[in-house]
Amino acid sequence: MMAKLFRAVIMGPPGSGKGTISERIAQSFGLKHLSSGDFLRENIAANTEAGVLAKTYIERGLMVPDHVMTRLLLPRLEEMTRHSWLMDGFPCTLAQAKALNSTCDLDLVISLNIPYETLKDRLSDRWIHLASGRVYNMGFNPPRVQGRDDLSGEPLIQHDNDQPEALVSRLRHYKDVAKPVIDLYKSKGILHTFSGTETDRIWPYINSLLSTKIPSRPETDTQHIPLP
Ligand SMILES: Nc1nc2c(ncn2[C@@H]2O[C@H](COP(=O)(O)OP(=O)(O)OP(=O)(O)O)[C@@H](O)[C@H]2O)c(=O)[nH]1
Ligand SMILES: Nc1ncnc2c1ncn2[C@H]1C[C@H](O)[C@@H](COP(=O)(O)OP(=O)(O)O)O1
Repeated sequence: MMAKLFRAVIMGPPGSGKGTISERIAQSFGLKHLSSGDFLRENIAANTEAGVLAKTYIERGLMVPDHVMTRLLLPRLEEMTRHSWLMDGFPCTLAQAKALNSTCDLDLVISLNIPYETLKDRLSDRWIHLASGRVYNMGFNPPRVQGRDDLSGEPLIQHDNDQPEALVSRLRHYKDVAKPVIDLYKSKGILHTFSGTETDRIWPYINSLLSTKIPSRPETDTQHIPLP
């Protein structure tokens, strides 16, 4: 009999640690970590129609329109019939959440609730490897060589919109668009919210929640993760 797959979404404001926590979940539970930012970067690099369109928004620091995001992501999710996954960065808006809903049933949504001061400190200290999207923080997870990506050795950059001046409006925007999405998942009974200032302190709670839902062993390419 085919084992049931596990599908989860992680939400939170910019800098809340979605990427960092997703990596830990992927490693501990063998879920595939899917990221909207990675899908966008892949499509931009491959010059797909959606990628070319998305690029024009991202270059201007804008959110990519819902219809472009759903056209790009939903077919990829539909293909994932053999893997449990955790999606980071999608859905961002109610329209995206409704579109996702029509494609698959989510088992769980993690929402990160992190104070503004913490986000500001983290993001002003965030360094990014543009080509891969790998992130570093000079205090929390510094690169092995200062200013260089651990894998490629290429230079790291900082985003202007990670600086405090841009952060206030990004956070306001996140709150406005995320609220109805959070309400939707709350009403479905699948929302779990975690609050705190340090990823290392939040992680044990997420770990223990997921341990009740998924066995903690890595998934191989051909296995499904059965639910207990
Ligand atoms: N000081 C500190 N930095 C952290 C902690 N957790 C994550 N970070 C860093 O904070 C920054 C933001 O974390 P990400 O995992 O990129 O957050 P995100 O929610 O994916 O951010 P977006 O991609 O902008 O939506 C990165 O530079 C991380 O290395 C923490 O507990 N303490
Ligand atoms: N679900 C979504 N809807 C609309 N735009 C999105 C999106 N997910 C990502 N984007 C856009 C906004 C970002 O400028 C860009 C890169 O995504 P990211 O790597 O998650 O970015 P960042 O860490 O800069 O927030 O893509």
